Amino acid sequence: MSDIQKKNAGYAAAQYVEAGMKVGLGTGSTAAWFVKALAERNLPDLKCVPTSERTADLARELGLTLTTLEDTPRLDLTVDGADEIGPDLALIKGGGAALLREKLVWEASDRCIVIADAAKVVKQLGQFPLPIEVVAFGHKTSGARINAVLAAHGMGEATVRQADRGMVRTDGGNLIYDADKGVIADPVKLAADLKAVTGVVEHGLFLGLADLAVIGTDDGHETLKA
Ligand SMILES: O=C(CO)[C@H](O)[C@H](O)COP(=O)(O)O
Repeated sequence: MSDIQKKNAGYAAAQYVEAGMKVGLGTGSTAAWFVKALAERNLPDLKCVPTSERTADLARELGLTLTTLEDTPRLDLTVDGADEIGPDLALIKGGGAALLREKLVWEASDRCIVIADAAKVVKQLGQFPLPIEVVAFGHKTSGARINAVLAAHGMGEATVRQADRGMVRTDGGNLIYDADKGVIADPVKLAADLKAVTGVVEHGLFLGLADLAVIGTDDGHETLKA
């Protein structure tokens, strides 16, 4: 993990934003650099939809104009971080527990740019534990079903994410299960199988959504196209 690379990616991605755009703001330390760089550009008539309360607080503090998907259902561009970037820009996201709002915002966007430090680029997804957002009601039952799906994909068990004060809650009040790391041989099938479990709200596989990756380097950035 390199903060300078994250910063370079965030600042480079801010150059893709034009005046008057409706922009989705991602969540995480890399996305925070983008939010900062975007605010510094001071472009007129921007409207931004944040993907988490954390990002909303930061954007507000920096003077960006915020809106919601309810008021602005289509966005021109979303820029967000990722935990892993695999072949064809298939992603694992959700390390910051914002995956549901992130996916809603990504899917509402005409174009999505993923930004990351170079260590996030991998040949095969799965070394980062896949986050799965689950409704709290009956979550142990849902968790058992999730684990049956993961076992069928040759993966280890998922466990509920804990913080100092107990189970992590997302902005929507849900829980996060993190799959044990392992090779994700068939991301498309795994995504469908997880989505079929009642109680699973969303998973962190972002497939076919990223149009471009901006990867920070120590002295600039590189781009990868989908
Ligand atoms: O998906 C995310 C939050 O849910 C983040 O974008 C992801 O965890 C990357 O975070 P960072 O930029 O801090 O490494």
